[in-house]
Amino acid sequence: MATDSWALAVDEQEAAVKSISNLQIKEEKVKPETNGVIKTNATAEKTAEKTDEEEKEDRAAQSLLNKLIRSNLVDNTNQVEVLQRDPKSPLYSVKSFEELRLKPQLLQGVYAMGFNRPSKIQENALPMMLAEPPQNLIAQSQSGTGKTAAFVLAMLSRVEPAERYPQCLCLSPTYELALQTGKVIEQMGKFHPELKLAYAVRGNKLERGQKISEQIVIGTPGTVLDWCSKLKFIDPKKIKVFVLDEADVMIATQGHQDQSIRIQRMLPRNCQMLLFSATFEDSVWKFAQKVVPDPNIIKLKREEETLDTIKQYYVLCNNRDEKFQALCNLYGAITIAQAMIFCHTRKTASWLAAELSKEGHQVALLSGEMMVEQRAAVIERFREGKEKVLVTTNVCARGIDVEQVSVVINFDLPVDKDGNPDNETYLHRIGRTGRFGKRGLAVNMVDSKHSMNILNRIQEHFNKKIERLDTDDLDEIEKIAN
Ligand SMILES: Nc1ncnc2c1ncn2[C@@H]1O[C@H](COP(=O)(O)OP(=O)(O)OP(=O)(O)O)[C@@H](O)[C@H]1O
Repeated sequence: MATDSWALAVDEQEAAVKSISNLQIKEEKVKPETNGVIKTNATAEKTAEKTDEEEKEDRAAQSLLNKLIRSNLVDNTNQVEVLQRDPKSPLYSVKSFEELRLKPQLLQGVYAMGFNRPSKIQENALPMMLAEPPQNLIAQSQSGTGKTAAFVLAMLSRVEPAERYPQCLCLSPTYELALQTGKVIEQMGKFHPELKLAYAVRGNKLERGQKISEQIVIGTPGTVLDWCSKLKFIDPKKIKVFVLDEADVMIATQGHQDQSIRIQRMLPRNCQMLLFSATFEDSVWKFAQKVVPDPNIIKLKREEETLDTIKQYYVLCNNRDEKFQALCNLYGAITIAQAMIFCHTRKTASWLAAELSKEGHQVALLSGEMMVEQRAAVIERFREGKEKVLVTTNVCARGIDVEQVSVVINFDLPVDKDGNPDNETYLHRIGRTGRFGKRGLAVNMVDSKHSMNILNRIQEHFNKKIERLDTDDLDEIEKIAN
């Protein structure tokens, strides 16, 4: 492909971006509450020179990205762990939505969304959330397992549509994430036309002294706190269900933890408190216990990643150009399937994508300077198989699940900020290629004594041999492709 076809491919990617950009609702009025979640072109330019390792990971952006690209439940074969507040009470689980005795309009909404049966976490969480008297819940499971759908269903079944005041309050870490949850509420509640939703996000200015009539309020902690206390748009004493979503993302933002706790303190004792998180590190757990008294606890462990079903190789080179040449030699073999190529910096990723394009290969580039919606569009195209190869950086691709990828190339080995091997990232990048019984292939490019040392330490860490591959030997390449 010549340089202009590279430009054409970029144009095509940008066109795809425009078609999905429906996040602009009320944009003239509402600005994101946290900086840097959606990057403007100006800030993108300023940070373009930074390496991704220098850049702070933005959990809210990752979470939004996952939501934008996801269309299905994430597979998980682990057992759900349930810890009941009262261990003597019977443990209910449901295999169908009918068993929940939902209001007919709500059941209709669930089916209209294409849900046939509850997801794994919903099987246990829904009966608990809908029980009488209401019970509190802390639930943890990875992104995409059905948590949002579950708490939206709980809010919608408890709300009294005829009453015109806020009854359910949901906290989200950012404006964009609030909007995504809002969409689920609107979809699931669409057969309840009298049900209304308000967004408590910065920039959504109401007149002083006004009381809001919407039954469900979803917003970011700072604005919700203002609306409940200083501005008194909401009477917190009338809230029946309080949801704190994405607790792990929430506490990563300064101030959100305190604001959330202050809101929670204003709610009545009998208000149902629900907290959700994709991860459960100590800090999240401590926060959860402060916000949710007497909870039931549900956990669904992440599907384990393993290197057992992966063939791992390394290629010895002397410099970047040799690495590129080796990659070109391998190209035919790796593009039998879909491949992801990881680089250390944005600069290398852009260079590599452009060089591969010059060689006539059609590749997609996923880079940190793109806006979240642009990134989502690139991944979407890759998932659809429009491009077979995705070049990216580590930070940018963290947490992205593209199931059909079975080849991973580490153009640069993953290292942490001190230059030591980043074993966790290595496993996470490569482990996913061999999921669901599939065989995966990983090729590591080594171009110095230092990177050989990193590779050796990775081998030792996992106690798994990484074999040498000679990319000039066609028979060897043939071997890895089969
Ligand atoms: N019971 C179900 N049957 C089929 N699809 C479902 C079901 N529940 C949820 N989904 C779909 O699965 C996807 C993931 O669900 P959901 O967003 O609720 O997960 P989540 O755990 O909240 O993820 P996140 O942590 O990113 O918010 C969505 O596309 C949703 O519409």
